[in-house]
Amino acid sequence: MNSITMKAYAKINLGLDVLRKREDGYHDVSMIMQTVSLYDTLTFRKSRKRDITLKTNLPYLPSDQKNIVYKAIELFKNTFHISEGIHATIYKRIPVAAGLAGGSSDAAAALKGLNTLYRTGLTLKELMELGVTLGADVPYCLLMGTALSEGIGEILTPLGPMPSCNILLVKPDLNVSTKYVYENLVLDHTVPHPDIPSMLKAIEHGDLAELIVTMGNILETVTVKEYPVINHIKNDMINNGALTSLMSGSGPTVFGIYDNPATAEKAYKYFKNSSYKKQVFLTNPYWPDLPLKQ
Ligand SMILES: C[C@](O)(CO)[C@H](O)COP(=O)(O)OP(=O)(O)OC[C@H]1O[C@@H](n2ccc(N)nc2=O)[C@H](O)[C@@H]1O
Ligand SMILES: Nc1ncnc2c1ncn2[C@@H]1O[C@H](COP(=O)(O)OP(=O)(O)OP(=O)(O)O)[C@@H](O)[C@H]1O
Repeated sequence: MNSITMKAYAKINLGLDVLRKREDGYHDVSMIMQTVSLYDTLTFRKSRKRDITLKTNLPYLPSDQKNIVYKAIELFKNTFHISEGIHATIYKRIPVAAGLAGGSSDAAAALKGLNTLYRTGLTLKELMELGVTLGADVPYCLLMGTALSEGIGEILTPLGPMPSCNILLVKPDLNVSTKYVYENLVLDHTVPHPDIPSMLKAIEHGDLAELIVTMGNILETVTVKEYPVINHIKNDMINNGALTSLMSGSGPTVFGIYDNPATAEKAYKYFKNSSYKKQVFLTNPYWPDLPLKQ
């Protein structure tokens, strides 16, 4: 085998709570994650040259060491002392700096793909241990599906599955830095924490109505204050039939949950005709066919 093609799926946070700031600057979190059906496509090819080369369809995305896929390939090559070069292509559909873990998912696809291409036999746990050195969301992007994410994001418990529904994604035209959002989060008694234990129960019951009333994202307290347009989109989604609507991750993407495909399609068309048109996606919850070897 000389090359491999991988799909890298986006995630949303059905629930996101931050418990405390740690000594190392990171935060302990308690999050409920869900993979959605929007994906980037990546190809990895062995090359005779010794270096790593990258090509993407987005001119503004770095194609050097700054790209997280470059970092993932470098990490893999160093771990297994691979001297041969690797050429990667990335076709991005997941909006960048959106709160959808696009970069983290690309990095996870790189580690998973190279593990298959070079037959290095790393288990899911070993891939996750490598992955967390690239970013806190990378271990989850290796696991995928419905999951509870704790620690900084590396302690994962598979859940679910979440009840079936349609998920509409709308990204306003602004880029949000995850680091900025965490650094500006105030964790005092005035900040309402989402009820993650109740969400876990709702998922266990397979009850969408019970789930949607418990969903929440504490990072909205930072990002929405800075960008009120996020609240406008949330309200617009509710007015267009969403059962609930929330910001994903550190933002700015807003997602809406729909239990009726016709209503979801109508809302999709509404947003497609708005100023956000290029950054509107109608998706579903997604689960990998074959989980990786544990
Ligand atoms: C917001 C989320 O996307 C929700 O899933 C994640 O918590 C962030 O995951 P990520 O983007 O993979 O995060 P990283 O690339 O590792 O970190 C970016 C920055 O976010 C902050 N960060 C991230 C994760 C975490 N548990 N605590 C943090 O404080 C740190 O300041 C870090 O410098
Ligand atoms: N392969 C990649 N895809 C997307 N962004 C990348 C990639 N490599 C590097 N980046 C850079 O990483 C930054 C964050 O992009 P990304 O799309 O991963 O954010 P995100 O969706 O907010 O992630 P998260 O939800 O994990 O916080 C951007 O500034 C982008 O330039």
